[in-house]
Amino acid sequence: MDAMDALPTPRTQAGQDGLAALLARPRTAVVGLDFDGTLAPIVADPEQARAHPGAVPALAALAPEIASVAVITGRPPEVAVRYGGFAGVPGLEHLTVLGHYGAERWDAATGELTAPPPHPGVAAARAELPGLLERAGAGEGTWIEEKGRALAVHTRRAPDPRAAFEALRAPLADLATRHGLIVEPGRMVLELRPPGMDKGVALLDHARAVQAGCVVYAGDDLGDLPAFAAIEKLRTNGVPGLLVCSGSTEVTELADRADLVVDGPEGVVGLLRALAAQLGRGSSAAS
Ligand SMILES: O=P(O)(O)OC[C@H]1O[C@H](O[C@H]2O[C@H](CO)[C@@H](O)[C@H](O)[C@H]2O)[C@H](O)[C@@H](O)[C@@H]1O
Repeated sequence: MDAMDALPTPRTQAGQDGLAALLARPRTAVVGLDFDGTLAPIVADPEQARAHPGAVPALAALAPEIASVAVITGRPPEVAVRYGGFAGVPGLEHLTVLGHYGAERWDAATGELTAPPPHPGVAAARAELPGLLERAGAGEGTWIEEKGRALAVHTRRAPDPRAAFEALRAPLADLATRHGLIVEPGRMVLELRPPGMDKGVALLDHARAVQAGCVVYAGDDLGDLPAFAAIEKLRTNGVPGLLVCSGSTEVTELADRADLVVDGPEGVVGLLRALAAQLGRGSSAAS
């Protein structure tokens, strides 16, 4: 989307209905957004990921016009808040960050973090993981991200990222099963995490809590598919929704299912700016 930020037309009728509902009744709308690949461009080093420079201004312009903005991410919430620059921003006083796929929650209004006790399987997997990677022949560039409640094995910096990813799938699945965990596959990452929560559950719970009249969700990766399914479920219950794919060449599953495909984080920011402009705050949504 360019600087004009015209509001695009979703390619499906259901998506058009979802967008129309948001524009007609913005105060009932929830906008859910993934972080990496959606609000933040993908970079080789996960510690260097930061929100697109236009993301916070666009969100700050949009948030006061709608019921709620929720960032729903695989990241620990405090990391998403830090890398996103979401704390203490006028306009984002009621932002919610649902981190670890919804297992943890951070509310901008209070600054409070809510987190259940850690799953014991993560500590057990942590102890075994370096040895397992060595035995699996994971070489230079394969890297463990310590996430506290989870462990992520990244292959983006391996000489052949896709081959390294595929080679680790089976051994990591075995490790996860032995310790009561699941493997969450993503963009050149395999994450070992506790079961029982996903972005769909997180989005549905949040939509219910704020009594949403319509729901928009934008994501880019496989972990966002449950959130897409949640919106499809809400639609069958009469709650309009809009599925947005932050498009990339790495993952195509979301584009196939989305009502609207935009060009990565730049396109997502353009969409947020266009929504804010339509709802009357466009002049403050600097690029
Ligand atoms: O749910 P998300 O907000 O999309 O988080 C999913 C994972 O994102 C991060 O990894 C991804 O982004 C990195 C930085 O751009 C990139 O290097 C990596 O290849 C991607 O998979 C993050 O590091 C993980 O912890 C998140 O679970």
